[in-house]
Amino acid sequence: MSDLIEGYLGKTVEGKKSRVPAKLDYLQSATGLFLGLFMWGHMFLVSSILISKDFMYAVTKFFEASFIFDGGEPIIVSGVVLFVFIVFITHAAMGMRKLPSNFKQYQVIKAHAKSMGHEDTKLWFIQAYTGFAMFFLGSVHLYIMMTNADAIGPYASAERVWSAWMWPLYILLLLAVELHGSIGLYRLAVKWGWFDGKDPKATRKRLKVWKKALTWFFLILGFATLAAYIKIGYENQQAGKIGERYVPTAQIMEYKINNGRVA
Ligand code: HEM
Ligand code: HEM
Repeated sequence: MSDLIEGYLGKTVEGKKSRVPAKLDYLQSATGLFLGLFMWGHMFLVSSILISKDFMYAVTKFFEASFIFDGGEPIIVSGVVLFVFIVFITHAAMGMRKLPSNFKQYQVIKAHAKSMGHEDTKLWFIQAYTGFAMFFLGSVHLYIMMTNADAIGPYASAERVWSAWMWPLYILLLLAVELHGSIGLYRLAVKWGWFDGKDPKATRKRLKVWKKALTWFFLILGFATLAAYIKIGYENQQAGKIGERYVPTAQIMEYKINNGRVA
């Protein structure tokens, strides 16, 4: 009954307002924090290809728990992606509450931002645009990872990036997620006063420097990684090696030794 009255009047009979919006904000921050930190790990893991194909192969097999199951179990990766996907959808649902839903609202926010002339308000716009873009870009990537977890590896990933045309999507997703994630983490630190210390103004300045540095670092790492997959994908396509899976050097050596080809 009290829900019904608040629904009509915006307040309960006791004159109180629901605490649900505050809880939803908290959920948004928690899911944002999880995703932001997850992405740091993700970018390092995916960039293992920059060290070598063998190293990327080893990382892939590690996440398939090959130390327990012989040859690895990709279903474990599918399960992890499903979990991340659920967090992603929850965060996006919470984010939707902040996006303007018609032109009038957009106009009001825009005019407000202009009159404030504050840089952090401009950052919010970037978060809204990049968040919107990720509804589509992020969902495509996560769904493919979840259903094709057995096709992650030095050759299979490169083939998807180049021959299966994922590279244009990855360029856009990389830009969106790096801008959105760094701004988001910066906003979280400011909102919850994590590193405030004695002089919050000086801290905010320092946090901004960190935000900028992290954005550039992960963008450069991401583009270098993407270039490495594109190169392998292109070379394999030219060599007619579509569908071929990478065989690690150690396995080739073992085969050669067992067949007496190496003394
Ligand atoms: C469909 C995808 C997404 C949408 C629609 C979305 C939307 C939003 C919006 C609108 C905000 C601003 C909230 C506010 O002003 O209070 C936000 C905050 C945030 N987002 Fe996202 N986001 C998405 C995906 C992601 C991803 C993949 C990451 C990981 C890097 C991420 C990390 C963050 C962080 C750390 C915050 C700050 C949380 C806060 O201020 O409470 N988001 N998101
Ligand atoms: C558990 C979840 C995830 C897994 C297992 C995963 C796995 C991968 C893999 C294996 C690649 C290499 C290319 C390929 O094989 O197609 C990749 C690339 C990429 N992923 Fe994810 N991913 C996950 C979640 C996410 C999320 C949530 C985002 C952002 C919203 C994201 C953004 C990207 C981007 C931008 C690339 C391009 C590579 C680069 O620029 O460095 N991924 N991911």
